[in-house]
Amino acid sequence: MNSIPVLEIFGPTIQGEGMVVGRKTMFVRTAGCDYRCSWCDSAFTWDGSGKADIQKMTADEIWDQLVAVGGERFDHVTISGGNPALLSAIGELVQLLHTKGIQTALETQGSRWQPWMLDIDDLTLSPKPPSSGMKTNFNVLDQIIEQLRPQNNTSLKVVVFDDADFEYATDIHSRYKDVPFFLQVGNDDITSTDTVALTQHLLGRYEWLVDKTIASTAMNNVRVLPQVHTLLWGNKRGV
Ligand SMILES: C[S@@+](CC[C@H](N)C(=O)[O-])C[C@H]1O[C@@H](n2cnc3c(N)ncnc32)[C@H](O)[C@@H]1O
Ligand SMILES: Nc1nc2[nH]cc(C(=O)O)c2c(=O)[nH]1
Ligand code: SF4
Ligand SMILES: [Mg+2]
Repeated sequence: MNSIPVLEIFGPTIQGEGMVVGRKTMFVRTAGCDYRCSWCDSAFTWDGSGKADIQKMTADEIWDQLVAVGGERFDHVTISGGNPALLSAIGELVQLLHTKGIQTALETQGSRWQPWMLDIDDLTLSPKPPSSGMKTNFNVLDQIIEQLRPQNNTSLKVVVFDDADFEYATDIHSRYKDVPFFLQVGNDDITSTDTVALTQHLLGRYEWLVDKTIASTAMNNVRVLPQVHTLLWGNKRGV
């Protein structure tokens, strides 16, 4: 079995974002990313600061750890990162989870294709807007969405910080009209430890994003969401 670089395994918690928001789930967070988003709330997966915590684990070892942490209190596992789509070995984990009767979700930015994406139950593609400093390769994203289209397992989620990001989100939604589309509030204070103040601030940002969506003629068949876990637990890790 091939090994997977794992940074954290936690839960059960709720999926705080996107297409299955509120779903009780475990998280497996992999190390390494091909992007370097300016506002990444999980930069410890790629900036070197979490290096000592990386464990190379087989799918079997990840399963054992999921059970050690979550017991029998879960039937859904979300694989995030970093970018899990850098890792071909995730395919073995997805297969194993399905043999155990566990549903799977994936968080990725849509920069890399893996065949095992076809087997994911709830797949979120989150292309990055201008504020991230990253540039979307639309050839790659077009191909990923084309291959996933028959599966009906995919949604798009764009994080928005400013007007230029909202325009980018509008472009993504109009390019892939048939893919369920989510707008997500950007957290612009990823170091705050004052959860009450942060929550107040992010609810204000949520209202701004809702107002922009209400006013837009291009954003009708969309859903607008905050990061629910951040409203509950602030910038705490492992929740
Ligand atoms: C940490 S990323 C890991 C998965 C993958 N690399 C990706 O970006 O989709 C998981 C989700 O968190 C979002 N995210 C990261 N930093 C954020 C922030 N400061 N505010 C809101 N969402 C953020 C990303 O856009 C992505 O949708
Ligand atoms: N509760 C919770 N929901 C999440 N949805 C996406 C997350 C991620 O970091 O990928 C995340 C996370 O870290 N925690
Ligand atoms: S793609 Fe995801 S994990 Fe990578 S830097 Fe951007 S938000 Fe962070
Ligand atoms: Mg997160």
